[in-house]
Amino acid sequence: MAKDPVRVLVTGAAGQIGYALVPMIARGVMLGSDQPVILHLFDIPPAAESLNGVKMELVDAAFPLLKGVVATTDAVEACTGVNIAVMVGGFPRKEGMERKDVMSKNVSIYKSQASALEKHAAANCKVLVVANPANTNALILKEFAPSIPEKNISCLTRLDHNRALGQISERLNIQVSDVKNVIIWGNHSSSQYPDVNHATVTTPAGEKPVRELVADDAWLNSEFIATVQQRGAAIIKARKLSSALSAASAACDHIRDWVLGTPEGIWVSMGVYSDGSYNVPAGLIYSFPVTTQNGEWKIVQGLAIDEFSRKKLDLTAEELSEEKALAYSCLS
Ligand SMILES: NC(=O)C1=CN([C@@H]2O[C@H](COP(=O)(O)OP(=O)(O)OC[C@H]3O[C@@H](n4cnc5c(N)ncnc54)[C@H](O)[C@@H]3O)[C@@H](O)[C@H]2O)C=CC1
Ligand SMILES: O=C([O-])CC(=O)C(=O)O
Repeated sequence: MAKDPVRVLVTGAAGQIGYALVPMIARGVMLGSDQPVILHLFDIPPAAESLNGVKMELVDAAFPLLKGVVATTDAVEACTGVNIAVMVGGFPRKEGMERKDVMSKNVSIYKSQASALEKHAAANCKVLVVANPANTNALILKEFAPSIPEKNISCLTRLDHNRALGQISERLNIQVSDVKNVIIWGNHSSSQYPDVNHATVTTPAGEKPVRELVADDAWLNSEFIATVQQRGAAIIKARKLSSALSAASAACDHIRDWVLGTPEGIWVSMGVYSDGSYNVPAGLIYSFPVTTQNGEWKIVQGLAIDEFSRKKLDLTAEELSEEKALAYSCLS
């Protein structure tokens, strides 16, 4: 029997990531090739015409899984009945703006969209925040949607995770699908810590540690980390636009694994509400290694953290605590 359609909200749907993301969802990349979807596309009034153009293209693409499109600039209509919310819309930093100005705009956006989701989304709606500052936007959303369980609110660091896999595969000249269990710790910013200490490669001789195969700790501890941390900026420099294709793909990976589960022996990185694991302060949205099963994520426990890593975990936590304080100062 055909499955009932799942309603997926994409905010900022007239933007770059939105344009790359919605056809992926309509094709089944996010929820599977047997899962019908109804897309809810939301953007602000100045983008209404462009949003309608995206809707027209979705109709024209005749996706068999796509059972309906709601394109609207009304937050209540956009959020009504949604099972999954991918929050891509936000206020970008513009020339001459201070961090606090950008934070203040996004705090007010995420505060009001949190309320719309809380009141109108389906029970057990899963939320993924993509828009920067992604971790702190997710935290604000959590604060202002207290009836949405905190385990249902996350932010995207899967793009950074995938970038780390990509860098290792390029360095070793191997298939990216043979590399697993890198970790992104912390913030989706240049303070994040891409960690390969537990990552392995599948070889004809079995699983081998990435560190052993790369055999260049100096590269792994400096250039590799900096490349992953700075990759977003490098793409913006090259394209003059942000990384829409890979961000959209990573958003699909994030939701797919969350809903359908991670394969045995594989973990992924998700920004989730910290519970004090690995001595990360509780109450931040922080990226951890997680496994997922039956629609729930669980932080991978018991990984050894060496002194080098400890400093990096703490540094990115400090930045998130500062962002949190800044966000709260914008509320008063
Ligand atoms: N977490 C991650 O891995 C990544 C995050 N990003 C972030 O994703 C966001 C979107 O990036 P792009 O699509 O390239 O930007 P974009 O500027 O092309 O699109 C943003 C869209 O959001 C809309 N928007 C503005 N205010 C809104 C509001 N209050 N409610 C709903 N929509 C609103 C705009 O009208 C626009 O259509 C940015 O914040 C970017 O920094 C980008 C790449 C990776
Ligand atoms: O800063 C941006 O908009 C781009 C970004 O987050 C990324 O590519 O990781």
